[in-house]
Amino acid sequence: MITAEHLTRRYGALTAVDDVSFTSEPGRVTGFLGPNGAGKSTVMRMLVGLSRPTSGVARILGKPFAALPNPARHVGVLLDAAAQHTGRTGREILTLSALMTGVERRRVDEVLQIVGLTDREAARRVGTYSLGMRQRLGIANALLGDPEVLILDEPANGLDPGGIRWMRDLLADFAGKGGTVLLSSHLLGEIERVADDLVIIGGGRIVAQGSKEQLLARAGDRGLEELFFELTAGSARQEVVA
Ligand SMILES: Nc1ncnc2c1ncn2[C@@H]1O[C@H](COP(=O)(O)OP(=O)(O)OP(=O)(O)O)[C@@H](O)[C@H]1O
Repeated sequence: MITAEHLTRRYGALTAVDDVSFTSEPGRVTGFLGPNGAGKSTVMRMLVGLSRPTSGVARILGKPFAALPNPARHVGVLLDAAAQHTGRTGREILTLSALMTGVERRRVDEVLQIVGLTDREAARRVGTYSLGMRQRLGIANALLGDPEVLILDEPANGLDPGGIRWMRDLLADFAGKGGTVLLSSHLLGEIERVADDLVIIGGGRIVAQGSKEQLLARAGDRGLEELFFELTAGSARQEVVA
């Protein structure tokens, strides 16, 4: 379970995130959707303690991230797949993470297999990886501690259609076993297929949230895409004017 309670984050005069509250439930995939610059990454960074809220509280499994004992055992995080150390091999990165978090070394092979990186690929330096391979490695890292919660920022970036389908199945399976998944995207189509619940953000504010069925019913004949554009259009204009 993830809860955001009245999260606000200001950068000088800019309110990047404005009074955001939502819950991401166990056993469900929550899609966090919004146009570029809407505030998704800022919210996710606050959830995992990388950015301090100006006000409000974020809790994972009932506690602030920093208060979780050995957080990597509870929460798998992928915020920026491109930010991985390019001079190390994929296997080295996972092995170091395993050492730091007290995870058994054999779990490295398990997660490599889960994300479909071969031994040869894992032995290559990350600097030679495509973005899709980096996403797979990032997801392997997130899964390493066998967590109950996954927080993934734009995990489908750089994945080909087969990769996107693979990830959809992985996340559905994770939630099917009782896990909590929060994933962000600015691509509605990608989220629509995998998410059970949706949180839509525009201009730093939540503009809609609910189960996919509820939002589909609200959209009616217009469809979810049209509803998404209607709900976030004002925030996009605000962004341009600002
Ligand atoms: N460290 C920072 N300093 C100043 N402004 C910031 C900082 N981080 C984010 N912002 C601003 O906060 C707003 C929200 O950015 P954020 O990265 O959270 O959006 P996003 O929804 O993740 O966008 P995208 O889909 O493009 O990744 C933007 O206007 C951005 O420029």
